[in-house]
Amino acid sequence: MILKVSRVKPENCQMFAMVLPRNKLCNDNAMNKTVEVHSSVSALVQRALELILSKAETAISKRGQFTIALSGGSTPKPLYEAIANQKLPWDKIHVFWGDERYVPADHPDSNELMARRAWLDQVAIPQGNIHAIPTLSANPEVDAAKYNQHLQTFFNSASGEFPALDVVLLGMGDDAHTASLFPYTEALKVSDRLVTVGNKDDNLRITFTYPFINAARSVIFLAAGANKRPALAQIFAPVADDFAYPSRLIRPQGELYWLLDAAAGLEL
Ligand SMILES: O=C(O)[C@H](O)[C@@H](O)[C@H](O)[C@H](O)COP(=O)(O)O
Repeated sequence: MILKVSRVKPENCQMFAMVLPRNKLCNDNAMNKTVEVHSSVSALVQRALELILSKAETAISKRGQFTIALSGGSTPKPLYEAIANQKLPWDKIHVFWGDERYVPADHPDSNELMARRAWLDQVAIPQGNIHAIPTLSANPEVDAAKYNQHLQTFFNSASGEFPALDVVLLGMGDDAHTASLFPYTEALKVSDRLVTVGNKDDNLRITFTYPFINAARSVIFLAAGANKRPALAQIFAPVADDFAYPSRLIRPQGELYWLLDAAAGLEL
């Protein structure tokens, strides 16, 4: 069950704020933002599934393929399991990751491992369509550059260009980080490439940069749990520090969806 929906476009953002002065969902910089509050995590997952299936159908009929970047975290796992139960043209679906912990692909912390177990190992997707983040060179800078190059080759894009993924799926931590863009870290300043090195408490990671995420046709955030409320209040505030709350940097050229459960979103 959906409990609340807010749609904000830049031109009516001002009006929206006047009609609902206490509503903090109006972010002047959002291009085309929809915030939905769902009654439960399973309702949120069902909605994310519907959105992804619809974006995949459109992308495949228009461009012959669907490109999606995955996130880690616990919320997307049932979504990946639900996608695995669909009958889809797997050979036309290309899977990337928005970020990865700097561990081998068989490590329990690996975002790739979670998605392979929940989804990719369960379906007949060609291995060549699985574009995992490399983590084995012992130098995250080298692996970030490799993934950057891999993406440029896949999208046939030049250095400095930001190609559009069809969907970038994102989680958000209770510190407002997304992908591996953590508060007050150097990765937040990187805007000249697709991929860089992220840093969580001195543990290095690999992450999409915010301009690459912002180039996507659709960005879908999944956020569940009452612990996300303070961060969400800052992310949706008209004015706050983007460096303190990195999810604020996500202002895609395409559509932005925030899918929240009631615990995260009802009091916003
Ligand atoms: O690598 C990480 O630090 C986590 O994977 C993180 O980025 C995650 O996506 C969010 O913290 C949301 O996690 P939940 O879905 O478990 O709330």
